[in-house]
Amino acid sequence: MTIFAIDDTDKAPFAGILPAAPKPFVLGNGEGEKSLVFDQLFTILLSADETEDQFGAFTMQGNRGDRIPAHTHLKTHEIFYVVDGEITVWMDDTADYHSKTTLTTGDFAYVPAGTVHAFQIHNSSKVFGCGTAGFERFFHAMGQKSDLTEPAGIYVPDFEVMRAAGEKYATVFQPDFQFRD
Ligand SMILES: O=C(Oc1cc(O)cc(O)c1C(=O)O)c1ccc(O)c(O)c1
Repeated sequence: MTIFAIDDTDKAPFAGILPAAPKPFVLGNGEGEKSLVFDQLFTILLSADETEDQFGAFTMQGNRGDRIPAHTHLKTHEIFYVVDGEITVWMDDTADYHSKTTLTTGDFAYVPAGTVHAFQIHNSSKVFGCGTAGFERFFHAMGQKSDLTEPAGIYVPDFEVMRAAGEKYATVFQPDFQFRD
């Protein structure tokens, strides 16, 4: 279980958007805790606070862009489900599995903790993600709070902010990793 302080700076600015307790709720299209990270708009739909530290859920919307560099989540299992669009996902478990797959609408990828991965958006895309509880606010840690409904503009976090977010959320960036594909 991941325990963060109650005044966690990654969630405090979003207080009141989600119930922060395991109660039923609904969100309309575009609602949730929203952050711009680089040119991608993340919307947190569900966090560890609503699921008793079991899982979190979010969407990522983005337009064609550069590859998000290789990185590994040491403790987080995550998924990519393409709601709309086209992305390529690279995965390498540094043992017997490696792949480079282009996912289009309806396709799915599972990235277990410890798997080196990267992805690139080809067309305007919306991706649904779900992961180990707590990880969802990694995107708030790196990004800037937003009221956008579609991705627009760019927010580039300072390297030190990215490094600190990586440390807090057990994520290692490996920009020099060579995928086998
Ligand atoms: O976009 C996703 O993840 C990331 C985006 C970034 O700009 C930097 C990152 O380090 C990541 C990351 O995965 O760590 C993303 C999108 C959709 C989805 O289902 C995911 O599981 C991750």
